[in-house]
Amino acid sequence: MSLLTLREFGVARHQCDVLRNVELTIDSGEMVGIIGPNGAGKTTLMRGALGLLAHRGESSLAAMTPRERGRAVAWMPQAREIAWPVDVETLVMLGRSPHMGLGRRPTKTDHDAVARALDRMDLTGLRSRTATQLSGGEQARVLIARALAQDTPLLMADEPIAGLDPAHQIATMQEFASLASEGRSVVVSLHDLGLAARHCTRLIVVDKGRVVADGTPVDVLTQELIRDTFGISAFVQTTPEGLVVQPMGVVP
Ligand SMILES: Nc1ncnc2c1ncn2[C@@H]1O[C@H](COP(=O)(O)OP(=O)(O)OP(=O)(O)O)[C@@H](O)[C@H]1O
Repeated sequence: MSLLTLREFGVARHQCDVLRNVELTIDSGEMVGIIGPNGAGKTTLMRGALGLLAHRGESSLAAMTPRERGRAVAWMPQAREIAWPVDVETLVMLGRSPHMGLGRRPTKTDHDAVARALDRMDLTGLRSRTATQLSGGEQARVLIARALAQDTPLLMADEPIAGLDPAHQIATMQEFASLASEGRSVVVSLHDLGLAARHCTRLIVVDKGRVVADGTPVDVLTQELIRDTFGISAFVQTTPEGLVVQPMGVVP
């Protein structure tokens, strides 16, 4: 089932095209990594697809009403600001808003979804702490949990694992992959090519406002593409454990 379709999709900022001619479909069960250098257009692609930026062409998500969209996709932006000093559980419960009528009290389904999201993000022990008093990485995990609690077919997140320690980076990517294996889809931008190679079923490479590659990590992450797109050399090898990619040096 298609969860997102973009057709002839583009975004201009100040009369300048920052994203052009994007054609893609995200189906259920996919764990998609969006990779590309700084300024390539990854955030623009996701925000545009969500209908948060003026765009050309079609996006199936942007065409929805806000209420439909809140049940179709959970969005975790790059900005990690938690504004209010509420406890972690209350903040994660905000993810349930699209499922709750105005002023309605949370049901058992809402509490269960929050408990599951807290558990998935290793936050059960922090559930009563004031969110603004947590470390940066802990706050990031709380915001991922809020998006998970939304319980949508599609989760989109802009650099969700930036700032997490290695164990929580791996655990979070594994959680995303397991959501995909349950039939949902996850679309995340990230800069860590090693984690992208290991945990994503599909990689979309954005460079200078265009999708320059789209396929499995093994097909996409060739030494040539890594050199041409990122300007680096890399160790790339398929092992019994999966694809291993280790950036090595900047190519002059
Ligand atoms: N508000 C804005 N006004 C004008 N140009 C913008 C604006 N926001 C982004 N851009 C430009 O659009 C291009 C794509 O930016 P975008 O944030 O999508 O890149 P990105 O791939 O997510 O980068 P990063 O890895 O640094 O987060 C960049 O050239 C950026 O300078």
